[in-house]
Amino acid sequence: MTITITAFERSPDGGKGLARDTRVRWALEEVGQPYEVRLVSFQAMKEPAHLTLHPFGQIPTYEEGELALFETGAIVFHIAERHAGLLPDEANARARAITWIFAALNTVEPPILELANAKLLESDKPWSKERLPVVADRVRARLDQLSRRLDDADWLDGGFSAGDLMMVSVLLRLKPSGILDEYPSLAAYVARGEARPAYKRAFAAQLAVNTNKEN
Ligand SMILES: N[C@@H](CCC(=O)N[C@@H](CSCc1ccc([N+](=O)[O-])cc1)C(=O)NCC(=O)O)C(=O)O
Repeated sequence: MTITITAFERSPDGGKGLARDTRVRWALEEVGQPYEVRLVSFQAMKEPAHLTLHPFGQIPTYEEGELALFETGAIVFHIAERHAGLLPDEANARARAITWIFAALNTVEPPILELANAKLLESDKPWSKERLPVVADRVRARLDQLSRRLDDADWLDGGFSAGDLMMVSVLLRLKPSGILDEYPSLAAYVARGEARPAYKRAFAAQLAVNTNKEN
């Protein structure tokens, strides 16, 4: 059955891979599943047709026959469960890889999003200068812990998994801040993810959407 995902008609970052459809594209490329993309405008995302798919009016969504999903964690897990290549076969290793999906989204991503939003939405507030370093240090605290756990390994737990795909995707959001470069082992970990042929195909596909728009 055809897989269809939704993505920004025009991504605010100009297609630099920060929009979350990139994670789903990456997962589909890793397991070799072809997919279609329905591009949606900011306005269309808030209209009934899309809200039926995504109650919060966001992208990405995932459709396959009767199934419609939202939330990149759920979509990546669904893909990883049904196609080989993103989760180990051994039960305990599989459970640990799934743990890292949740850790990426629930523990590492929140302070990173708080920093991004603080910069984007609070820079004009009188208390912004005082608050920003506090928020940035919360990110550093998590990166300290993560880099200690990763140590000199290539991936978080054995071979590359959906847990690494999600963790690298979350850390990529930090690149513009420069904080990732303070942790060379994590910067190298992210670079290993970006060097994967599947990631390159996913990145190029979402960039092409935005590049074509500018032509
Ligand atoms: N928890 C959801 C979050 C989905 C989400 O945040 N979607 C964003 C796009 S990816 C987040 C994003 C957007 C833009 C950039 N950028 O740098 O341009 C980076 C990330 C969205 O639809 N935003 C529009 C809205 O909420 O109205 C998930 O993981 O799927």
